[in-house]
Amino acid sequence: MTDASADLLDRVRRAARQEQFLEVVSAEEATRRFRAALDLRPLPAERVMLAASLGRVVAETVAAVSDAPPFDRSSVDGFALRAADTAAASEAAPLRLRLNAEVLACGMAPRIEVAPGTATAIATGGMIPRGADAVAMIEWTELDDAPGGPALLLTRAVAPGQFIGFAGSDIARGEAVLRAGTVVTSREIGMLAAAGVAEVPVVRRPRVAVISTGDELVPPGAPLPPGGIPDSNAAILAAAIVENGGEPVPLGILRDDEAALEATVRDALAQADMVVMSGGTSKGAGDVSHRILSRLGAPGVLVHGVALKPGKPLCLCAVGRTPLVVLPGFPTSAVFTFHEFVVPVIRALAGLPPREETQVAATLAVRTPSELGRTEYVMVSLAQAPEGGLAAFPLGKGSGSVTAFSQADGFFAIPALEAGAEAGAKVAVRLIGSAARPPDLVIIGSHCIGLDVVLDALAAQGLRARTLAVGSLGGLAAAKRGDCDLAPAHLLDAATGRYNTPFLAPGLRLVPGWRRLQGVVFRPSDARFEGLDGREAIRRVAADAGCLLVNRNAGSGTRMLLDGLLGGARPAGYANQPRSHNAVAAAVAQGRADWGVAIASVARAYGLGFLPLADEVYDFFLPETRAQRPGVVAFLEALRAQAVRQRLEALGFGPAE
Ligand SMILES: Nc1nc2c(c(=O)[nH]1)N[C@H]1C(S)=C(S)[C@@H](COP(=O)(O)OP(=O)(O)OC[C@H]3O[C@@H](n4cnc5c(N)ncnc54)[C@H](O)[C@@H]3O)O[C@H]1N2
Ligand code: MOO
Repeated sequence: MTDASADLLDRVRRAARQEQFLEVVSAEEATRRFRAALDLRPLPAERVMLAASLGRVVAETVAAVSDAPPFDRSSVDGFALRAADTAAASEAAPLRLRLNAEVLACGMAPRIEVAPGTATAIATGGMIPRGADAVAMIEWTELDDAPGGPALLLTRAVAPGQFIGFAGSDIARGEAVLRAGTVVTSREIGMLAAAGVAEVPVVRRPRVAVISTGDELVPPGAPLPPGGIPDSNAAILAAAIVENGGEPVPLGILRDDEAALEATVRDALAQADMVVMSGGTSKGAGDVSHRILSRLGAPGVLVHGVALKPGKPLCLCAVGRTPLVVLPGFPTSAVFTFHEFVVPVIRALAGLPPREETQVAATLAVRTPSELGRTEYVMVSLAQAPEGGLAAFPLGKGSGSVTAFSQADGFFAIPALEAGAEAGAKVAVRLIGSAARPPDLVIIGSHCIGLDVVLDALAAQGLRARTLAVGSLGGLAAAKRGDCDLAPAHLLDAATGRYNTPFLAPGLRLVPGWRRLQGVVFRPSDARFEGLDGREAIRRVAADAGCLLVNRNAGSGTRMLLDGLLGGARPAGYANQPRSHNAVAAAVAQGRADWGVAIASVARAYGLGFLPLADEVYDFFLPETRAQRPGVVAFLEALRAQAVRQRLEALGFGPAE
């Protein structure tokens, strides 16, 4: 073996994932072991200023420092007097009371006692003077400037205590205003302020160190080198830590360097109440982070490998009583296991109750296969089902997706011993976040960036649409089942050369959309395409084994167009079949393929050369039963709106005929 090939083999061995999980356990067993190793009592209290207590958890009973109100005060504008004087007062025989020589505005301390037969003018909120035991409203009186000095004529009897708010009647000094465990909102802050509390004892927020590992990761927004991936895990974890009462301590991205990783993890353990890492956990016992974990201190690794999907490679550890978790790198797996296993611990340390969970019943729209031996959690979108109730559509994006968890309304479980769930099955969907409101419009079919223009216009009216990109044929099938409101499609019928209309079925109508230009895309520097017409280019490069195609998935309109043009030829790269125009453009732009077919607007966005092939028609199948729904009516209006049409044209989408 040459040195070079020995080196290559060595590198492959090191990079290879050897499935060396300690022992794959159930989610329940993982939770049990993790909790047993930890101290889950709320962290000790700290005192914060009133304004800083918003969102914090009260650590111990807070007692009122002062009464509210702090003194007896008038609740009307009028006159403080002695009720006993007024018993005989009436409209017919008004009672004359001498006015004392002060007017009690708010914030004034009274100087003159209200003696029998006298009254003192007082404002709402004014302090009740000594001697007075009631207040008469100004409306019941008339002033009388008699020779004996200013007097008051009162036309009604007043009851003792009338219109007086007594000291401590709202909050009594020493009374408990808040108890431990209360989350401080603006309402609690108002009470504390009234009770004279300037500082609040709150549970210290658990500090959670966040570390991402992976040579490919770059901070969000930084330029992406070839193979680079934005570190989205650290961002979503930090925000979720805040949402659950913790304080994130971001420690950045670490490369696969054992010494540096160990130093950072030790530093994290020293300054945080908990450490959350992501990435590199499925590589097993030979992996860097795993080797480090085993020497940080007892009890060490508690669980490595959980029988669930997403999340199998999850690793739960404790160093002393400090939890340390290594989440799978895949974003959906990372955030899902974070919410299942880590959030309850953060909330317990933060003194927060477990999150409330809402479950709704739904009907599964399509058959969903799953892996035997692992409980599989399927992320779904919910929509109104045609027969009433809710329909659940699996997002079908897999553990590597960054959007599946963020865009799902919820998820349901397929038990470990089942190989899938059938279409029509009743499933219990656990809702994520507050996405309980079903969308106003469900669109299933082919995706086009032009669609975003129409949906933007709907969003401006407060209407929410849910789109699932499953290709033109998948959308047509959903429309026939009545599972969606609209199914965008660009289906070419080879026999007639016409788009979409030949595919109409009973119960469906076709709404004209727009035209878009499909063409061959290639790198502008590639001379093999220079000066050719689209069809001519396909004939030539299809026969060139060195010119790699990136195809499209079966069922997509673009694939049908290309297959028609290829007339049975199978050029090199034919088996590479991504699901979108963007994936085709990215493969060509990055040199993983040399040509493909995509729409002009996408070619332009990727700076690719473009040879027009067909001016295709992108329309919408609409089930008649859905035509009157307000979301559909609004969509059809938006589609015709002048402003929408102008934006579509600016993007290169022409009017439908
Ligand atoms: N042969 C096997 N391959 C894989 C197995 C297996 O058992 N045998 N397990 C699979 C499962 S399940 C999962 S989940 C993933 C998890 O792998 P790792 O935890 O080792 O994660 P990485 O390999 O480091 O990364 C996976 C993937 O996620 C991206 N990533 C990582 N960190 C971040 C981040 N902070 N932000 C955004 N994206 C991140 C990374 O670039 C990779 O694409 O392994 C399967 N494979
Ligand atoms: O368990 Mo992994 O999280 O399936 O993708």
